[in-house]
Formats: sequence, C-alpha cells, structure tokens
Amino acid sequence: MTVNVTVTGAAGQIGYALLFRIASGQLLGPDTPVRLRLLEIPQGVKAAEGTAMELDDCAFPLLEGIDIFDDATQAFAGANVALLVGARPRSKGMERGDLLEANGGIFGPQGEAINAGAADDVRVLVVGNPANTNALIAQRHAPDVPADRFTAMTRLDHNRALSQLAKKTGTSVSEITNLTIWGNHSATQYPDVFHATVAGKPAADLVETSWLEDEFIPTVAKRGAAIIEARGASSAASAANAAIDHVRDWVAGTAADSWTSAAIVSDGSYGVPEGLISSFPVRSAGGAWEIVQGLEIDEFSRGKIDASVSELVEEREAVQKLGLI
Ligand SMILES: NC(=O)c1ccc[n+]([C@@H]2O[C@H](COP(=O)([O-])OP(=O)(O)OC[C@H]3O[C@@H](n4cnc5c(N)ncnc54)[C@H](O)[C@@H]3O)[C@@H](O)[C@H]2O)c1
Ligand SMILES: O=C(O)C[C@H](O)C(=O)O
Repeated sequence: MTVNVTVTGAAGQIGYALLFRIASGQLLGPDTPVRLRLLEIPQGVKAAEGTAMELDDCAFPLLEGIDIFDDATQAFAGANVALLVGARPRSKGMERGDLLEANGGIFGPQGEAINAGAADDVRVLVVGNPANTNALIAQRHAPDVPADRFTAMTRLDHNRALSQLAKKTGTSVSEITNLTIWGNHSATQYPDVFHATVAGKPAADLVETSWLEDEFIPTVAKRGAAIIEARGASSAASAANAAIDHVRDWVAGTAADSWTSAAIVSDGSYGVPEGLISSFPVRSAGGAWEIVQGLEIDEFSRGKIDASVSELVEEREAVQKLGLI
C-alpha cells in the first residue's frame, strides 16, 4: 500500500538531501510506493516546486505523487510518516535555547494538524531544533495521537559516536554494538560507551578514560557546531541520512543483538521524568520503540545523564512559561 510521507521544510538543505532518498525507496524499502506531501512557508513554495520538478526528473518507480502545501492541515492529512524538518537552523554562536521561542510557534500548530488529519498509524520524527522540545510541543498539541508516535532525532549523534569510536579503535562501525546517546540533542547530550562492544570486546577497555572525557564526548556533543563552523551551514546530508536510519529502523525493526538511540517519550526509565522526550538506548519491534532496560549506570554516567535531562526539564519549563505547551 502507498505510504504518505509528509516532509516539512522541504525546500531547505536537509529537505534537498532527504527527499530523493525517500523517493528512491531508502526510507521504506524497495516494495513500498510513497506519496510525498511537502510543507513549506509561502516563500519556500517555489523552491519546493523546483525540487519536485527534479524528483519528477528522476523517474523513481516508487514515487506515486508529490503535493506541495503552505498549509499544515492539508500537508499532514493522511500522513503515515511525518518528518518535521522545517525550522530555523542555528547560526554561528547561537545556542539551541535561543531557538525555543522562534521554533516553538511552528510545532504547536503542526501538532494540531497531525491530530486533526494524520493517518491512525502516523509516526512523527522531529529533526528541526531544538528537536526534543519541539517534539514535546507537537506531541502536547496532538492529544488523540498516542504519545509514543512522537520522537526526536538523536540518530545523527549516535552515528557520529559510532564513527569516532571506530576511528579511535581502528575498526569498522559495523563491529560496534550497544552505544547510547542519552538526553538532549544538544551539547549536553551524553554519548555512552560503557555498554558498547567493539569487535566483541568492551569498548571501555580499549580506550583511555582521558580520551573518553576530553575528546570523544565533547567531539560528539559539539559536532553540530563544528560542522557549522567548517561548512558555514548546519549538517544536511548527514542529518538526512540519520532521519532515514531512524524511520527505517522504527518501521522495519532493529537487529536483536544491538540497539540504537532515539529521543522518545520517557516512561520514567532510568530516572528520566515521565513525559520528557529524551534520548535512550532503544530497540524497535512491531513498529514501536522500546527502551532497553536493566543497564547498570555508574556514577560518571549518572551525572552526565542527569545534566542533559536537567536541560530538557529547563526547556520544558521555558516553553510552559511561553504558553507553548
Ligand atoms: N536533530 C538533528 O540532528 C539535526 C541535524 C541537523 C539539522 N537540524 C535542524 O534541522 C532544521 C532544518 O535544517 P536545514 O539545514 O534544512 O534548514 P534550512 O534553513 O535549509 O531549511 C529549513 C526550511 O524550513 C522551512 N520552514 C521554516 N518554517 C517552516 C514552517 N513553519 N513550515 C514548513 N517549513 C518551514 C524554511 O522555509 C526552509 O526552507 C534546523 O532546525 C536544524 O537546526 C537538526
Ligand atoms: O548543531 C546544530 O545546530 C545542527 C544540528 O543539530 C547538528 O547536530 O548538526
């Protein structure tokens, strides 16, 4: 059956890297036809039309149609998968907190539109920053949609961590299992290697503590800023790639012998306050994410998780004060 995929911010740089991959079957597999429903602000519609022309010119066999909207209610009508990318990207020197107010106003109405007309099986991934709190805002505006259908993207952080650890240990990313990103998609996030294995050996035995603390954690956590500094624009193709990974795993399931990271609604696991959208070690089965349970968290990790979760609590309080939730 054809799957309706709504993408917001379709004319942006992530949109440009994402849409062709969705249309070629990399999101939902080679047997699933897709219909794209693109949402842009009025000023972005012409550029989205240009991208749609290029999508036509690819003659993707799985692409059944493209519709472009500047109205959220129309764009989310019938959506099975909703990728909320459209937001204002962080520019040099700006922290995510600065973006709360600017972007908060976008995600309430989009949550309402999802509530009003998305398909019963809708799965939402928020990419636009500050992603966790934007996802929380959207979720709170969609009371009829199960809360666990709202997620935010920390898969890019997860992939960054895999890559850094593989480089350090001289291995391939495919030999690494059970890495976790905890908390917020921000500089406070905690990339945790203490349950990870590299080619079957505990990762923590293969790297020095000083490397973990002084290089690995800050490199992963501040990678977004480093990309902005180097490229003069925020990450785009790698962000699109991570969005594909997140939704593909959500729909198709993850391998039983490892896990990945996603920001999902907390059920209180690992002391993360219920209802916050925070990153956890997760597996997907039967089309739903589940938090990997029973991991031992040492004092070092506890402090790092708590620091990032505190930031999420502060963001939640800030949007509450602004009347956004
Ligand atoms: N979670 C992550 O790992 C991650 C990684 C990279 C980027 N991001 C974030 O993704 C977002 C998009 O990044 P980008 O580089 O594509 O930005 P961009 O500026 O190139 O594109 C954003 C697009 O969104 C559109 N837009 C703005 N408001 C909209 C609205 N209300 N409805 C629909 N469209 C709207 C704009 O017109 C623009 O075309 C940013 O918030 C960025 O910080 C997140
Ligand atoms: O860091 C940013 O602002 C961009 C994005 O979230 C990223 O992680 O690359």
